[in-house]
Amino acid sequence: MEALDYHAEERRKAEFNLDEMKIVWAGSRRNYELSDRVARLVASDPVFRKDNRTMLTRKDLFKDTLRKAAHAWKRIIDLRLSEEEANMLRSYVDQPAFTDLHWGMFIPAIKGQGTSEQHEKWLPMAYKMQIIGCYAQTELGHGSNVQGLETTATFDPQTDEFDLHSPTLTSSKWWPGGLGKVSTHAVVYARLITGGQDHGVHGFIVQLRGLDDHLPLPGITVGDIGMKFGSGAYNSMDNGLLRFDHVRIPRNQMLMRVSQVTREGKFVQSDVPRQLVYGTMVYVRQTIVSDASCALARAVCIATRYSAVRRQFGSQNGGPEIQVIDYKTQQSRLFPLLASAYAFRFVGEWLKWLYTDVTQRLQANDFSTLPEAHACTAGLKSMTTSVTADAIEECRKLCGGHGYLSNSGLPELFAVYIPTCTYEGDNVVLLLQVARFLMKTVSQLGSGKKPVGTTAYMGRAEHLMQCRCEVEMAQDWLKPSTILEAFEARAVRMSIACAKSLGKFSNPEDGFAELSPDLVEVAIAHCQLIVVSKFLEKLQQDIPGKGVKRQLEILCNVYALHLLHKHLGDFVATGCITPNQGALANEQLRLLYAQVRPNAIALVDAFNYTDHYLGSILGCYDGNVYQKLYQEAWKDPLNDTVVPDGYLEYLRPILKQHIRTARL
Ligand SMILES: CCCCCCCCCCCCCCCCC/C=C/C(=O)SCCNC(=O)CCNC(=O)[C@H](O)C(C)(C)COP(=O)(O)OP(=O)(O)OC[C@H]1O[C@@H](n2cnc3c(N)ncnc32)[C@H](O)[C@@H]1OP(=O)(O)O
Ligand SMILES: Cc1cc2nc3c(=O)[nH]c(=O)nc-3n(C[C@H](O)[C@H](O)[C@H](O)COP(=O)(O)OP(=O)(O)OC[C@H]3O[C@@H](n4cnc5c(N)ncnc54)[C@H](O)[C@@H]3O)c2cc1C
Repeated sequence: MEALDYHAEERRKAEFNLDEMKIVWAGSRRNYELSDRVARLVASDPVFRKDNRTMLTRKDLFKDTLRKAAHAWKRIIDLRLSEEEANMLRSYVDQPAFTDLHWGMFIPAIKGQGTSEQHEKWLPMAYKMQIIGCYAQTELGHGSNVQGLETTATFDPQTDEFDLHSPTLTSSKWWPGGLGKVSTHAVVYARLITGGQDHGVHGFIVQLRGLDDHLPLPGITVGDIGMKFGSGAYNSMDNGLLRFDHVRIPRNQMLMRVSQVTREGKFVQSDVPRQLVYGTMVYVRQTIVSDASCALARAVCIATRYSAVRRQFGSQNGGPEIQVIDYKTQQSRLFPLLASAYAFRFVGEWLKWLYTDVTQRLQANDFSTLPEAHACTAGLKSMTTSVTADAIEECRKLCGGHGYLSNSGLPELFAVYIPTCTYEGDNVVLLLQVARFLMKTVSQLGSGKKPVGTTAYMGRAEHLMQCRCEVEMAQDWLKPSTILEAFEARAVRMSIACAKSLGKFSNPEDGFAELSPDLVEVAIAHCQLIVVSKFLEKLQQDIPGKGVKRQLEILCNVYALHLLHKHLGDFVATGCITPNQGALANEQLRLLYAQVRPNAIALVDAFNYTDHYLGSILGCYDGNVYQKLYQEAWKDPLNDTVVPDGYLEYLRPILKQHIRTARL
């Protein structure tokens, strides 16, 4: 007998070819097929079960993580999975683990900052997981201010070694994932000191634990920093603390692509910019943008499917009540998030291209695009994670009371996701980096240096400063050039206004500090423009499949116009549009929501998430929400007994006392 599909009617309403949309979402047919196969592999494996995760104690959760990581590694070896498939498998296992840092930061740090000899020595061991590494940069006293780190690595020419030391309490390494209980090695960031001179922060490969007994090596104190936000969630990760008491490592364990220390202790700075020491962060920030689209898509998939099942009010003549997805308020909260998931997917694709391009240039000693790559990764990481974190919480509210249940999947998704706003760079700190880059670009406008890449629009500042939006009717807002020009004009006008205000300060740094809240807004406007423009560029491509391109055009317009509506103050205050044109944009937005509505379920089906990965009763594919909620409630350990533990000690005496009091 065929299983019931509560969404069948919704699925029939779709006006586009779902299979083709799945391919667009995955990036290519090949990606789709790989990802689909790996997702099913994980979903069907009982070791990767995760429905009881939030009930586990920290110790049990951690052991479960080790078990899953070991099993994943076995599957990767047995099935001879490629690096790409292995990464997919780990992400579908969906449990933060030391392996994220080993593959995601330790190996990339060695690859990006090590010499070819260092690659030859360390990478084969790391690829085979004969050593496991983490990325130990942040300290108790400093995270954002990397130049303020205190751990020292002092060169001793007598022994040809570095002496690693934690001189203060605040110099203790604090937060690195995988450090607390697992890593045998770390790339440690410390101040390099030679001949009494401080050369700033550099990376060093340091062994932390014995490869036979896993005990900390002499001079090393290491442990876990304790429970974090939420149940389950990021508590599967052993974020750690680490102190060095004059630990000795050989000279060749300093990562020496950017600078070198010779046998005599001479510090040599190569032609490579020192910012390359920060290269791993650029790499990870880029991956975080793609991950944001996945997390957002996941929350939106849950909220959309549940909104189509849930009914409240409006029954007529005993008929069914209204599906909550049909309420305009629900649509105006949900559909922009759906559109944002697609928007972040496409900007993530583009950012991956940008990162690959900058990496190839760096290999050829062309460092010209590094500042832009830094600004784009920093800004987009910041913008997409902040939006996604807020969106997950909004999706929880969109699911009403049931969204607050752990088995909706949303509380844990929120708890696991929100630190992305902090790690790999606090989002405000990163936006200020973007603002610096923009202010520098504006200051060079008169110099004849033509802005390129994502700031090319600033080269048309003269036009953008005085252009007038030509929208007269709501449908005029559907013209891509109209949308793009409005976003460009707003970004350039906000940038130039801030640059002018900065010019009033005698000390530019004082001005930057004073105006930093405005500068953050400027950076956000610029990042929103990037996302809108990359979505529009995507639509220039040949996109096959009945109705697929049309749906993407609708989503792109929803994305742009909801931002315009949300930031109307900026657009009107800078004179880019009139209040009436703002009202027309809102009118058009309502019409667009009506066009999204029949396609909503199919648009989230296109993410191709398995029920295992979604981990949500409210978001399950068949929509059989109530029966599953009811069954699940009985599985809670509190329901193992009819009368709860503690009744005799604590409840009964109160109840009896109540009876005695009543009798008095
Ligand atoms: C091999 C296979 C791989 C498989 C992959 C496996 C898949 C796994 C997926 C990946 C999963 C990853 C795991 C996710 C878990 C992450 C856990 C978290 C980890 C961490 O948090 S690590 C620690 C991160 N820390 C930070 O981000 C600190 C933030 N602070 C900074 O970045 C900097 O200090 C700063 C940018 C805020 C300021 O730096 P500083 O004071 O030194 O610099 P200035 O302001 O003076 O700027 C000097 C100039 O340098 C430029 N700059 C700064 N940063 C960079 C950079 N990164 N790149 C290029 N250029 C940079 C500035 O713009 C300045 O330029 P100017 O021209 O002089 O103005
Ligand atoms: C779950 C998790 C995992 C992590 N994993 C790792 C890891 O594997 N390896 C590692 O090395 N680190 C790791 N970290 C550390 C992380 O990178 C830092 O916490 C992060 O970079 C933020 O730095 P901070 O904690 O010093 O924040 P702070 O800089 O102290 O931020 C506190 C507040 O000050 C504000 N602020 C700071 N500077 C400025 C400024 N210049 N202007 C305006 N406002 C400012 C911030 O916006 C924020 O509101 C992890 C952190 C978390 C939460």
